[in-house]
Amino acid sequence: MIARGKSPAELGDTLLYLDNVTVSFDGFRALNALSLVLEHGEMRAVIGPNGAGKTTMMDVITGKTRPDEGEVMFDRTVDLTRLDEPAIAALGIGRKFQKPTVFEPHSVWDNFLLALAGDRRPRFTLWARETAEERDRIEELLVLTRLQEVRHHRAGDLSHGQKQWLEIGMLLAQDPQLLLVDEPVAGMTDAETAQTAELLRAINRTHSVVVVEHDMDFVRALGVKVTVLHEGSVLSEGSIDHVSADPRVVEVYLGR
Ligand SMILES: Nc1ncnc2c1ncn2[C@@H]1O[C@H](COP(=O)(O)OP(=O)(O)OP(=O)(O)O)[C@@H](O)[C@H]1O
Repeated sequence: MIARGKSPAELGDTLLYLDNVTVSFDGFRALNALSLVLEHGEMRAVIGPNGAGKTTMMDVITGKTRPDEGEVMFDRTVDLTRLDEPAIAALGIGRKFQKPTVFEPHSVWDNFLLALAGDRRPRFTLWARETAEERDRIEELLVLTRLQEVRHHRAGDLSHGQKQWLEIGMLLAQDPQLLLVDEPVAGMTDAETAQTAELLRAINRTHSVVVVEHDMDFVRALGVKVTVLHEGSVLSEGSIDHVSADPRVVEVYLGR
């Protein structure tokens, strides 16, 4: 079955689609016939009340959870339900979890270097000099994440917001086609939240992104299409103004 009745030709620009995906835990449907289509180059914001299925959706895309039913296709031809987590990561789907997990004893620079090496374990890489190409790439990442001033600081000494930007930059170092970002602004100040929206918009110039978030000011600042999940299905989809005005969204989410 093809997502939302689209023919394969119409899926030409589709990077990811979930069609009729159901995930049950002991009979409880965390995802219930969920369908979602993401275009190449798109950034999508996913919102919804606690328990709506947002994390489960990310788990299905990354291969952590297998759907009971439905299709999950990447780049039109790759059936993600047949692959395990490392294979999906190797395809170019990178995930940033809510809590930052940087190498705290190492500098910001070395964290980027380790990420570029594609190896998340500190190892001999740090004893070897980086190549000129790696240096250029790290400089770019420092500018993008606004961490130039703290390049030599221990990652463990960064603010919460800076740690999140570092980890997003580390994910980018591996140049994924699609970035999945889970609640990036939880615990951030308003200024950090605004900067994170700018960072994701900059990243979206060259990468596709799915971002799950509860912070509506942040979602508004992203300025992208929003999908509202509720009880494992899409309740509403469209611009932030469209979904905010949808009485069903107000009832189950915004009006709480
Ligand atoms: N491994 C599991 N075993 C049993 N139930 C689960 C499991 N994972 C998720 N659930 C249930 O599935 C439902 C959807 O959970 P999920 O974490 O996907 O929601 P969410 O939208 O991410 O919520 P939140 O905003 O709180 O993170 C919840 O009711 C949750 O309790």
